Amino acid sequence: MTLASSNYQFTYTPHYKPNQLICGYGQTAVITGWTVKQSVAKQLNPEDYAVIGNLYSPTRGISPLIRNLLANPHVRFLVILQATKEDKNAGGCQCLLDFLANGFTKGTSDTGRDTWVINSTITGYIDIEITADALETLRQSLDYKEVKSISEVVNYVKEFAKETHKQTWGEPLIFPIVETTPTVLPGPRYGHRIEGKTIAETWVKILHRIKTTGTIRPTGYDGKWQELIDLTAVITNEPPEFYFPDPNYLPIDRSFLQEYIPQILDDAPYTEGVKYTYGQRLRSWFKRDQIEQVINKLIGEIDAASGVMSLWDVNDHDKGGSPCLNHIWVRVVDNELSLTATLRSNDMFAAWPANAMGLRALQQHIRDAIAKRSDYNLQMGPLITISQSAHIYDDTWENVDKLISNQYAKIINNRDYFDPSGNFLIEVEDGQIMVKQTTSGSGEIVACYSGKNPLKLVRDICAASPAIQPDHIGYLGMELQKAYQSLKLGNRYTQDQ
Ligand SMILES: O=c1ccn([C@H]2C[C@H](O)[C@@H](COP(=O)(O)O)O2)c(=O)[nH]1
Repeated sequence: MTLASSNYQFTYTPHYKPNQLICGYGQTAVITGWTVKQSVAKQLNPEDYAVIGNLYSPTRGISPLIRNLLANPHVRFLVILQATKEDKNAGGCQCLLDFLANGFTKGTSDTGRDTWVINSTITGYIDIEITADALETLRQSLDYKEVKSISEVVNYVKEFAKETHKQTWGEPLIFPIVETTPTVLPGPRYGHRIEGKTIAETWVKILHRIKTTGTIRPTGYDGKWQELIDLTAVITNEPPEFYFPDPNYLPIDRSFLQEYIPQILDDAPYTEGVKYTYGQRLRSWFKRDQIEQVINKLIGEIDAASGVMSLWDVNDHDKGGSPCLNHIWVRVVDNELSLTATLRSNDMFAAWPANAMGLRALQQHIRDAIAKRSDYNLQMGPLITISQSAHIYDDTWENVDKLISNQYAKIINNRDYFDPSGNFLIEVEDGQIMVKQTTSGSGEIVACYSGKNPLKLVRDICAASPAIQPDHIGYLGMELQKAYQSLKLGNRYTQDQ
Protein backbone atom coordinates (compact mmCIF):
# COMPACT_ATOMS: atom_id res chain seq x y z
CA MET A 1 0.00 0.00 0.00
CA THR A 2 1.22 3.48 -0.85
CA LEU A 3 -0.03 6.59 0.84
CA ALA A 4 -0.58 9.12 -1.92
CA SER A 5 -1.32 12.32 -0.13
CA SER A 6 -2.07 13.84 3.21
CA ASN A 7 -5.62 12.53 2.76
CA TYR A 8 -4.37 8.97 3.37
CA GLN A 9 -5.51 7.74 0.03
CA PHE A 10 -4.17 4.91 -2.02
CA THR A 11 -2.24 4.98 -5.29
CA TYR A 12 -3.10 2.32 -7.83
CA THR A 13 -0.03 0.85 -9.53
CA PRO A 14 -1.00 -0.64 -12.89
CA HIS A 15 1.57 -3.27 -13.90
CA TYR A 16 -0.20 -4.38 -17.06
CA LYS A 17 -1.71 -2.19 -19.80
CA PRO A 18 -1.08 1.01 -17.74
CA ASN A 19 -2.09 3.34 -20.58
CA GLN A 20 -5.49 1.66 -20.83
CA LEU A 21 -6.48 2.50 -17.27
CA ILE A 22 -7.79 5.58 -15.48
CA CYS A 23 -6.28 5.53 -12.01
CA GLY A 24 -7.68 7.16 -8.86
CA TYR A 25 -7.07 7.00 -5.12
CA GLY A 26 -9.89 4.89 -3.69
CA GLN A 27 -10.43 1.18 -3.02
CA THR A 28 -12.95 0.32 -5.76
CA ALA A 29 -12.03 -0.95 -9.22
CA VAL A 30 -14.64 -0.19 -11.88
CA ILE A 31 -14.76 -2.63 -14.79
CA THR A 32 -16.69 -0.97 -17.60
CA GLY A 33 -16.83 -3.88 -20.04
CA TRP A 34 -17.36 -2.39 -23.52
CA THR A 35 -18.71 0.94 -22.26
CA VAL A 36 -16.31 3.83 -22.95
CA LYS A 37 -14.43 4.21 -19.65
CA GLN A 38 -14.15 8.02 -19.88
CA SER A 39 -17.94 8.33 -19.85
CA VAL A 40 -17.93 6.56 -16.47
CA ALA A 41 -14.87 8.39 -15.12
CA LYS A 42 -16.35 11.82 -15.70
CA GLN A 43 -19.21 11.01 -13.32
CA LEU A 44 -16.88 9.96 -10.50
CA ASN A 45 -14.50 11.53 -8.05
CA PRO A 46 -10.94 10.06 -8.38
CA GLU A 47 -10.77 9.82 -4.59
CA ASP A 48 -13.60 7.31 -4.70
CA TYR A 49 -12.20 4.80 -7.19
CA ALA A 50 -8.92 2.90 -7.48
CA VAL A 51 -9.02 2.30 -11.20
CA ILE A 52 -11.42 2.29 -14.16
CA GLY A 53 -10.79 0.04 -17.14
CA ASN A 54 -12.50 -1.90 -19.93
CA LEU A 55 -12.81 -5.67 -20.11
CA TYR A 56 -13.40 -6.89 -23.62
CA SER A 57 -12.53 -10.57 -23.74
CA PRO A 58 -12.91 -13.45 -21.26
CA THR A 59 -9.97 -15.40 -22.69
CA ARG A 60 -7.57 -12.45 -23.04
CA GLY A 61 -8.70 -9.72 -20.66
CA ILE A 62 -9.32 -11.38 -17.30
CA SER A 63 -5.69 -12.42 -16.73
CA PRO A 64 -4.15 -8.93 -16.95
CA LEU A 65 -7.02 -7.58 -14.84
CA ILE A 66 -6.41 -10.16 -12.13
CA ARG A 67 -2.66 -9.59 -12.25
CA ASN A 68 -3.27 -5.87 -11.62
CA LEU A 69 -5.68 -6.60 -8.75
CA LEU A 70 -3.13 -8.94 -7.15
CA ALA A 71 -0.50 -6.21 -7.40
CA ASN A 72 -2.84 -3.72 -5.66
CA PRO A 73 -4.13 -5.37 -2.49
CA HIS A 74 -5.76 -2.14 -1.28
CA VAL A 75 -8.51 -2.71 -3.87
CA ARG A 76 -11.35 -4.36 -1.93
CA PHE A 77 -14.40 -3.62 -4.11
CA LEU A 78 -15.33 -4.25 -7.72
CA VAL A 79 -18.16 -2.66 -9.67
CA ILE A 80 -18.73 -4.59 -12.87
CA LEU A 81 -20.74 -2.84 -15.59
CA GLN A 82 -22.48 -4.77 -18.34
CA ALA A 83 -24.44 -2.18 -20.30
CA THR A 84 -24.03 -2.99 -23.98
CA LYS A 85 -24.82 -5.67 -26.54
CA GLU A 86 -21.10 -6.21 -26.99
CA ASP A 87 -20.83 -7.20 -23.30
CA LYS A 88 -23.44 -9.86 -23.86
CA ASN A 89 -21.74 -11.09 -27.04
CA ALA A 90 -18.21 -11.16 -25.63
CA GLY A 91 -19.13 -12.41 -22.14
CA GLY A 92 -16.02 -10.97 -20.44
CA CYS A 93 -17.79 -9.36 -17.47
CA GLN A 94 -20.12 -12.32 -16.95
CA CYS A 95 -17.12 -14.63 -16.90
CA LEU A 96 -15.36 -12.41 -14.35
CA LEU A 97 -18.49 -12.58 -12.17
CA ASP A 98 -18.42 -16.37 -12.53
CA PHE A 99 -14.78 -16.43 -11.44
CA LEU A 100 -15.73 -14.52 -8.29
CA ALA A 101 -18.80 -16.65 -7.61
CA ASN A 102 -17.72 -20.12 -8.79
CA GLY A 103 -13.93 -20.14 -8.96
CA PHE A 104 -11.68 -21.91 -11.44
CA THR A 105 -10.26 -25.31 -12.37
CA LYS A 106 -7.00 -26.42 -13.91
CA GLY A 107 -7.39 -27.20 -17.60
CA THR A 108 -6.09 -26.55 -21.09
CA SER A 109 -6.81 -23.68 -23.46
CA ASP A 110 -8.08 -24.14 -27.02
CA THR A 111 -4.47 -24.12 -28.13
CA GLY A 112 -3.46 -26.85 -25.68
CA ARG A 113 -1.73 -24.51 -23.19
CA ASP A 114 -2.06 -25.27 -19.47
CA THR A 115 -4.31 -22.66 -17.93
CA TRP A 116 -6.86 -21.95 -15.19
CA VAL A 117 -10.30 -22.28 -16.71
CA ILE A 118 -13.02 -20.21 -15.05
CA ASN A 119 -16.01 -22.22 -13.81
CA SER A 120 -18.46 -20.65 -16.21
CA THR A 121 -20.50 -21.49 -19.30
CA ILE A 122 -18.38 -18.83 -21.05
CA THR A 123 -14.81 -19.87 -21.86
CA GLY A 124 -12.45 -17.74 -19.80
CA TYR A 125 -8.78 -18.23 -18.92
CA ILE A 126 -6.38 -17.10 -16.22
CA ASP A 127 -2.62 -17.56 -16.69
CA ILE A 128 -1.34 -20.71 -14.98
CA GLU A 129 1.71 -18.77 -13.67
CA ILE A 130 -0.64 -17.15 -11.12
CA THR A 131 -0.90 -19.47 -8.12
CA ALA A 132 -4.21 -21.00 -7.08
CA ASP A 133 -3.67 -19.64 -3.53
CA ALA A 134 -3.36 -16.10 -4.84
CA LEU A 135 -6.53 -16.47 -6.91
CA GLU A 136 -8.43 -17.86 -3.91
CA THR A 137 -7.21 -15.03 -1.70
CA LEU A 138 -8.41 -12.52 -4.24
CA ARG A 139 -11.82 -14.18 -4.54
CA GLN A 140 -12.27 -14.15 -0.77
CA SER A 141 -11.07 -10.55 -0.40
CA LEU A 142 -13.23 -8.70 -2.90
CA ASP A 143 -16.77 -7.40 -2.48
CA TYR A 144 -18.44 -6.92 -5.82
CA LYS A 145 -21.59 -5.62 -7.51
CA GLU A 146 -22.87 -6.28 -10.97
CA VAL A 147 -24.56 -3.24 -12.57
CA LYS A 148 -26.31 -2.41 -15.84
CA SER A 149 -26.01 1.38 -16.12
CA ILE A 150 -23.56 4.20 -15.49
CA SER A 151 -25.84 5.72 -12.83
CA GLU A 152 -25.77 2.44 -10.88
CA VAL A 153 -21.95 2.49 -11.07
CA VAL A 154 -21.97 5.95 -9.52
CA ASN A 155 -24.26 4.83 -6.67
CA TYR A 156 -22.21 1.77 -5.74
CA VAL A 157 -18.84 3.51 -6.02
CA LYS A 158 -20.14 6.16 -3.61
CA GLU A 159 -21.55 3.55 -1.29
CA PHE A 160 -18.29 1.55 -1.22
CA ALA A 161 -16.33 4.79 -0.70
CA LYS A 162 -18.14 5.23 2.63
CA GLU A 163 -16.40 2.11 3.94
CA THR A 164 -13.09 4.00 3.78
CA HIS A 165 -9.71 2.59 4.65
CA LYS A 166 -10.57 -1.07 4.62
CA GLN A 167 -7.44 -3.11 5.37
CA THR A 168 -5.36 -4.33 2.44
CA TRP A 169 -5.76 -8.07 2.08
CA GLY A 170 -2.00 -8.73 2.05
CA GLU A 171 1.24 -7.86 0.28
CA PRO A 172 1.25 -7.09 -3.46
CA LEU A 173 1.71 -10.23 -5.57
CA ILE A 174 3.38 -10.19 -8.97
CA PHE A 175 3.69 -13.25 -11.22
CA PRO A 176 5.95 -13.86 -14.25
CA ILE A 177 4.57 -13.53 -17.78
CA VAL A 178 5.50 -16.12 -20.42
CA GLU A 179 5.88 -14.55 -23.86
CA THR A 180 5.75 -16.22 -27.26
CA THR A 181 7.76 -14.66 -30.10
CA PRO A 182 7.03 -15.53 -33.71
CA THR A 183 9.53 -15.87 -36.54
CA VAL A 184 8.81 -13.62 -39.49
CA LEU A 185 9.56 -14.45 -43.12
CA PRO A 186 10.44 -11.67 -45.54
CA GLY A 187 7.64 -10.31 -47.74
CA PRO A 188 6.14 -7.11 -49.12
CA ARG A 189 4.78 -4.65 -46.59
CA TYR A 190 2.14 -2.72 -48.52
CA GLY A 191 -0.72 -4.19 -50.56
CA HIS A 192 -1.69 -7.88 -50.29
CA ARG A 193 -4.37 -9.87 -52.07
CA ILE A 194 -5.94 -12.98 -50.57
CA GLU A 195 -8.80 -14.85 -52.16
CA GLY A 196 -11.01 -17.66 -50.92
CA LYS A 197 -14.40 -19.17 -51.56
CA THR A 198 -15.78 -18.65 -48.06
CA ILE A 199 -15.14 -16.23 -45.21
CA ALA A 200 -13.88 -19.13 -43.06
CA GLU A 201 -11.36 -20.30 -45.66
CA THR A 202 -10.20 -16.77 -46.47
CA TRP A 203 -9.76 -16.04 -42.75
CA VAL A 204 -7.28 -18.88 -42.28
CA LYS A 205 -5.30 -17.69 -45.33
CA ILE A 206 -5.29 -14.11 -44.00
CA LEU A 207 -4.05 -15.20 -40.57
CA HIS A 208 -1.35 -17.33 -42.19
CA ARG A 209 -0.17 -14.41 -44.35
CA ILE A 210 -0.02 -11.95 -41.47
CA LYS A 211 1.56 -14.45 -39.09
CA THR A 212 4.30 -15.43 -41.54
CA THR A 213 5.17 -12.05 -43.09
CA GLY A 214 3.57 -9.31 -40.96
CA THR A 215 5.69 -6.68 -39.24
CA ILE A 216 5.75 -6.82 -35.44
CA ARG A 217 5.33 -3.44 -33.82
CA PRO A 218 3.95 -1.87 -30.65
CA THR A 219 0.23 -1.07 -30.60
CA GLY A 220 -1.35 1.94 -28.95
CA TYR A 221 -2.64 -0.51 -26.31
CA ASP A 222 0.43 -1.55 -24.29
CA GLY A 223 1.21 -4.60 -26.33
CA LYS A 224 2.42 -5.69 -29.74
CA TRP A 225 0.71 -6.70 -32.92
CA GLN A 226 1.78 -8.26 -36.17
CA GLU A 227 0.58 -6.24 -39.12
CA LEU A 228 0.27 -6.02 -42.88
CA ILE A 229 -0.80 -2.79 -44.50
CA ASP A 230 -3.57 -2.68 -47.12
CA LEU A 231 -4.74 -6.24 -47.14
CA THR A 232 -7.43 -7.00 -49.70
CA ALA A 233 -9.54 -10.07 -49.06
CA VAL A 234 -11.76 -11.33 -51.89
CA ILE A 235 -14.48 -13.80 -50.91
CA THR A 236 -16.03 -15.30 -54.02
CA ASN A 237 -18.70 -17.78 -52.93
CA GLU A 238 -19.98 -17.29 -49.39
CA PRO A 239 -23.33 -19.13 -49.40
CA PRO A 240 -26.52 -17.17 -48.48
CA GLU A 241 -26.92 -19.11 -45.22
CA PHE A 242 -23.21 -18.56 -44.33
CA TYR A 243 -20.62 -21.30 -44.05
CA PHE A 244 -19.58 -22.32 -40.53
CA PRO A 245 -16.98 -25.11 -40.50
CA ASP A 246 -17.69 -28.27 -38.53
CA PRO A 247 -16.19 -28.29 -35.94
CA ASN A 248 -16.45 -24.52 -35.95
CA TYR A 249 -12.97 -22.95 -35.74
CA LEU A 250 -14.28 -19.39 -36.25
CA PRO A 251 -14.37 -17.01 -33.25
CA ILE A 252 -18.13 -16.54 -33.79
CA ASP A 253 -21.14 -18.81 -34.23
CA ARG A 254 -24.59 -18.44 -35.76
CA SER A 255 -26.23 -17.01 -32.66
CA PHE A 256 -23.50 -14.35 -32.35
CA LEU A 257 -23.99 -13.48 -36.01
CA GLN A 258 -27.72 -13.02 -35.49
CA GLU A 259 -26.98 -10.47 -32.79
CA TYR A 260 -24.29 -8.79 -34.87
CA ILE A 261 -26.04 -8.31 -38.22
CA PRO A 262 -28.55 -5.72 -36.85
CA GLN A 263 -25.55 -3.64 -35.70
CA ILE A 264 -24.74 -3.15 -39.39
CA LEU A 265 -28.21 -3.13 -40.93
CA ASP A 266 -30.37 -1.34 -38.39
CA ASP A 267 -30.41 2.17 -37.02
CA ALA A 268 -29.71 2.65 -33.30
CA PRO A 269 -30.20 5.68 -31.06
CA TYR A 270 -27.13 7.42 -29.66
CA THR A 271 -26.34 6.06 -26.18
CA GLU A 272 -23.84 7.57 -23.75
CA GLY A 273 -20.84 5.29 -23.36
CA VAL A 274 -21.53 3.29 -26.53
CA LYS A 275 -19.08 4.39 -29.23
CA TYR A 276 -21.22 4.01 -32.32
CA THR A 277 -22.93 1.31 -34.29
CA TYR A 278 -22.31 0.90 -37.97
CA GLY A 279 -26.09 0.75 -38.60
CA GLN A 280 -26.48 4.12 -36.92
CA ARG A 281 -23.75 5.65 -39.08
CA LEU A 282 -25.36 4.21 -42.22
CA ARG A 283 -28.98 4.93 -41.46
CA SER A 284 -29.16 8.24 -39.61
CA TRP A 285 -25.87 9.84 -38.48
CA PHE A 286 -25.62 12.07 -41.54
CA LYS A 287 -29.41 12.67 -41.57
CA ARG A 288 -29.71 10.34 -44.56
CA ASP A 289 -30.40 6.63 -44.86
CA GLN A 290 -27.37 5.75 -46.96
CA ILE A 291 -28.42 2.13 -47.51
CA GLU A 292 -31.67 3.35 -49.07
CA GLN A 293 -29.70 5.92 -51.06
CA VAL A 294 -27.50 3.31 -52.78
CA ILE A 295 -30.43 0.97 -53.43
CA ASN A 296 -32.26 3.83 -55.19
CA LYS A 297 -29.12 4.99 -56.93
CA LEU A 298 -28.50 1.57 -58.48
CA ILE A 299 -32.15 1.04 -59.45
CA GLY A 300 -31.95 4.36 -61.32
CA GLU A 301 -28.49 3.78 -62.81
CA ILE A 302 -27.51 0.14 -62.51
CA ASP A 303 -23.87 0.58 -63.58
CA ALA A 304 -23.26 3.66 -61.41
CA ALA A 305 -19.77 3.89 -59.92
CA SER A 306 -21.07 6.13 -57.16
CA GLY A 307 -22.84 3.59 -54.93
CA VAL A 308 -20.90 4.87 -51.92
CA MET A 309 -21.72 4.85 -48.23
CA SER A 310 -19.54 6.71 -45.73
CA LEU A 311 -19.22 5.93 -42.05
CA TRP A 312 -16.41 8.35 -41.41
CA ASP A 313 -17.37 11.73 -40.01
CA VAL A 314 -14.66 14.41 -40.22
CA ASN A 315 -15.42 15.19 -36.56
CA ASP A 316 -14.15 11.69 -35.67
CA HIS A 317 -10.60 13.09 -35.55
CA ASP A 318 -11.55 15.03 -32.45
CA LYS A 319 -12.50 12.05 -30.30
CA GLY A 320 -11.22 8.56 -29.64
CA GLY A 321 -13.07 5.44 -30.67
CA SER A 322 -13.73 6.38 -34.28
CA PRO A 323 -15.36 3.74 -36.52
CA CYS A 324 -13.07 1.07 -37.95
CA LEU A 325 -15.35 0.53 -40.94
CA ASN A 326 -15.10 3.63 -43.09
CA HIS A 327 -16.46 3.29 -46.60
CA ILE A 328 -18.62 0.82 -48.44
CA TRP A 329 -18.96 0.66 -52.20
CA VAL A 330 -21.49 -1.42 -54.12
CA ARG A 331 -21.04 -2.04 -57.82
CA VAL A 332 -22.95 -3.97 -60.46
CA VAL A 333 -20.85 -5.53 -63.23
CA ASP A 334 -22.05 -8.34 -65.54
CA ASN A 335 -25.31 -8.63 -63.61
CA GLU A 336 -23.53 -9.34 -60.30
CA LEU A 337 -23.47 -7.07 -57.29
CA SER A 338 -20.16 -6.83 -55.47
CA LEU A 339 -19.56 -5.02 -52.19
CA THR A 340 -16.22 -3.51 -51.20
CA ALA A 341 -15.55 -2.17 -47.71
CA THR A 342 -12.54 -0.29 -46.37
CA LEU A 343 -11.55 -0.60 -42.72
CA ARG A 344 -8.93 1.74 -41.29
CA SER A 345 -7.95 -0.72 -38.60
CA ASN A 346 -8.94 -4.38 -38.43
CA ASP A 347 -8.31 -7.03 -35.80
CA MET A 348 -8.11 -9.93 -38.24
CA PHE A 349 -8.28 -12.63 -35.58
CA ALA A 350 -11.11 -11.51 -33.33
CA ALA A 351 -13.15 -9.07 -35.43
CA TRP A 352 -12.74 -9.74 -39.16
CA PRO A 353 -15.02 -12.81 -39.44
CA ALA A 354 -17.92 -10.89 -37.87
CA ASN A 355 -17.12 -7.77 -39.93
CA ALA A 356 -17.07 -9.85 -43.14
CA MET A 357 -20.28 -11.76 -42.35
CA GLY A 358 -22.09 -8.56 -41.35
CA LEU A 359 -21.02 -6.90 -44.61
CA ARG A 360 -22.13 -9.96 -46.56
CA ALA A 361 -25.56 -9.63 -44.93
CA LEU A 362 -25.65 -5.96 -46.01
CA GLN A 363 -24.71 -6.99 -49.56
CA GLN A 364 -27.51 -9.56 -49.59
CA HIS A 365 -29.96 -6.98 -48.21
CA ILE A 366 -29.12 -4.51 -51.00
CA ARG A 367 -29.36 -7.21 -53.69
CA ASP A 368 -32.73 -8.41 -52.39
CA ALA A 369 -34.13 -4.87 -52.09
CA ILE A 370 -33.13 -4.11 -55.69
CA ALA A 371 -34.76 -7.38 -56.85
CA LYS A 372 -37.96 -6.57 -54.98
CA ARG A 373 -38.31 -3.00 -56.18
CA SER A 374 -37.11 -3.30 -59.79
CA ASP A 375 -36.69 -5.76 -62.66
CA TYR A 376 -33.00 -6.34 -61.86
CA ASN A 377 -32.47 -9.86 -60.61
CA LEU A 378 -28.78 -9.59 -59.76
CA GLN A 379 -26.43 -12.40 -58.73
CA MET A 380 -24.42 -12.05 -55.55
CA GLY A 381 -20.89 -11.06 -56.60
CA PRO A 382 -17.78 -11.19 -54.40
CA LEU A 383 -17.38 -9.48 -51.04
CA ILE A 384 -14.13 -7.54 -50.81
CA THR A 385 -12.65 -6.08 -47.65
CA ILE A 386 -9.64 -3.76 -47.69
CA SER A 387 -8.01 -3.48 -44.28
CA GLN A 388 -5.51 -0.66 -43.99
CA SER A 389 -3.99 -1.98 -40.78
CA ALA A 390 -4.63 -5.74 -40.87
CA HIS A 391 -3.29 -6.91 -37.53
CA ILE A 392 -3.19 -9.73 -35.01
CA TYR A 393 -2.64 -8.87 -31.33
CA ASP A 394 0.20 -10.62 -29.45
CA ASP A 395 -2.15 -12.21 -26.93
CA THR A 396 -3.76 -14.25 -29.73
CA TRP A 397 -0.57 -15.33 -31.55
CA GLU A 398 -0.60 -18.73 -29.89
CA ASN A 399 -4.23 -19.37 -30.94
CA VAL A 400 -3.41 -18.25 -34.46
CA ASP A 401 -0.43 -20.63 -34.66
CA LYS A 402 -2.57 -23.51 -33.53
CA LEU A 403 -5.31 -22.66 -36.02
CA ILE A 404 -2.83 -22.40 -38.88
CA SER A 405 -1.25 -25.76 -38.03
CA ASN A 406 -4.69 -27.44 -37.87
CA GLN A 407 -6.39 -25.82 -40.87
CA TYR A 408 -4.03 -24.16 -43.34
CA ALA A 409 -2.66 -27.27 -45.09
CA LYS A 410 -6.17 -28.69 -45.52
CA ILE A 411 -7.39 -25.49 -47.13
CA ILE A 412 -4.41 -25.17 -49.45
CA ASN A 413 -4.63 -28.86 -50.50
CA ASN A 414 -8.32 -28.43 -51.24
CA ARG A 415 -7.84 -25.62 -53.72
CA ASP A 416 -8.49 -26.04 -57.42
CA TYR A 417 -5.73 -24.99 -59.78
CA PHE A 418 -7.88 -22.59 -61.76
CA ASP A 419 -5.79 -19.54 -62.65
CA PRO A 420 -7.65 -16.46 -63.97
CA SER A 421 -4.44 -15.55 -65.86
CA GLY A 422 -5.17 -18.49 -68.16
CA ASN A 423 -3.44 -21.70 -69.23
CA PHE A 424 -0.18 -22.25 -71.06
CA LEU A 425 0.31 -24.85 -73.84
CA ILE A 426 3.94 -25.73 -74.45
CA GLU A 427 5.38 -27.36 -77.58
CA VAL A 428 8.77 -27.75 -79.21
CA GLU A 429 8.56 -26.63 -82.84
CA ASP A 430 11.16 -25.75 -85.50
CA GLY A 431 14.01 -25.73 -83.01
CA GLN A 432 12.17 -23.38 -80.64
CA ILE A 433 10.10 -23.65 -77.47
CA MET A 434 6.62 -22.34 -78.27
CA VAL A 435 4.22 -21.24 -75.47
CA LYS A 436 0.57 -20.39 -76.20
CA GLN A 437 -1.42 -18.61 -73.50
CA THR A 438 -5.15 -19.35 -73.58
CA THR A 439 -8.11 -17.98 -71.64
CA SER A 440 -9.06 -20.22 -68.73
CA GLY A 441 -12.69 -20.44 -69.89
CA SER A 442 -13.12 -21.09 -73.62
CA GLY A 443 -9.42 -21.78 -74.26
CA GLU A 444 -8.94 -19.11 -76.93
CA ILE A 445 -5.33 -18.24 -77.66
CA VAL A 446 -4.50 -14.76 -76.41
CA ALA A 447 -0.68 -14.60 -76.60
CA CYS A 448 2.32 -16.58 -77.96
CA TYR A 449 5.88 -16.65 -76.70
CA SER A 450 8.80 -18.43 -78.39
CA GLY A 451 12.52 -18.84 -77.80
CA LYS A 452 15.22 -21.21 -76.64
CA ASN A 453 16.04 -19.84 -73.23
CA PRO A 454 13.54 -21.12 -70.60
CA LEU A 455 14.42 -18.48 -68.02
CA LYS A 456 13.91 -15.67 -70.53
CA LEU A 457 10.53 -17.19 -71.45
CA VAL A 458 9.46 -17.34 -67.80
CA ARG A 459 10.48 -13.72 -67.35
CA ASP A 460 8.66 -12.57 -70.49
CA ILE A 461 5.49 -14.42 -69.47
CA CYS A 462 5.62 -13.00 -65.93
CA ALA A 463 6.27 -9.49 -67.23
CA ALA A 464 3.20 -9.71 -69.48
CA SER A 465 0.91 -11.44 -66.93
CA PRO A 466 2.27 -10.54 -63.50
CA ALA A 467 -0.79 -11.91 -61.65
CA ILE A 468 -0.09 -15.56 -62.57
CA GLN A 469 -0.42 -17.71 -59.48
CA PRO A 470 2.92 -18.62 -57.87
CA ASP A 471 2.56 -22.41 -58.12
CA HIS A 472 1.44 -22.06 -61.73
CA ILE A 473 4.60 -20.17 -62.61
CA GLY A 474 6.65 -22.81 -60.75
CA TYR A 475 5.02 -25.51 -62.86
CA LEU A 476 5.64 -23.48 -66.05
CA GLY A 477 9.32 -23.12 -65.16
CA MET A 478 9.71 -26.88 -64.73
CA GLU A 479 7.94 -27.63 -68.00
CA LEU A 480 9.98 -25.06 -69.92
CA GLN A 481 13.18 -26.59 -68.54
CA LYS A 482 11.98 -30.04 -69.68
CA ALA A 483 11.14 -28.63 -73.14
CA TYR A 484 14.63 -27.08 -73.26
CA GLN A 485 16.29 -30.45 -72.40
CA SER A 486 14.26 -32.21 -75.13
CA LEU A 487 15.25 -29.54 -77.62
CA LYS A 488 18.93 -29.90 -76.68
CA LEU A 489 18.95 -33.71 -76.79
CA GLY A 490 16.60 -33.99 -79.78
CA ASN A 491 13.96 -35.93 -77.77
CA ARG A 492 10.24 -35.63 -78.13
CA TYR A 493 8.63 -33.28 -75.55
CA THR A 494 5.15 -33.77 -74.16
CA GLN A 495 3.70 -31.36 -71.62
CA ASP A 496 2.77 -32.82 -68.25
CA GLN A 497 -0.86 -31.73 -67.69
O1 LIG B 1 -15.59 -3.56 -36.40
C1 LIG B 1 -14.49 -3.52 -35.84
C2 LIG B 1 -14.26 -2.75 -34.68
C3 LIG B 1 -13.00 -2.76 -34.11
N1 LIG B 1 -11.98 -3.48 -34.67
C4 LIG B 1 -10.64 -3.51 -34.05
C5 LIG B 1 -9.55 -2.82 -34.84
C6 LIG B 1 -8.59 -2.41 -33.75
O2 LIG B 1 -7.80 -3.54 -33.36
C7 LIG B 1 -9.49 -2.04 -32.59
C8 LIG B 1 -9.90 -0.58 -32.61
O3 LIG B 1 -8.87 0.21 -32.11
P1 LIG B 1 -8.64 1.76 -32.56
O4 LIG B 1 -8.11 1.70 -33.98
O5 LIG B 1 -9.98 2.44 -32.49
O6 LIG B 1 -7.61 2.26 -31.60
O7 LIG B 1 -10.67 -2.84 -32.80
C9 LIG B 1 -12.22 -4.24 -35.82
O8 LIG B 1 -11.32 -4.93 -36.32
N2 LIG B 1 -13.47 -4.23 -36.36
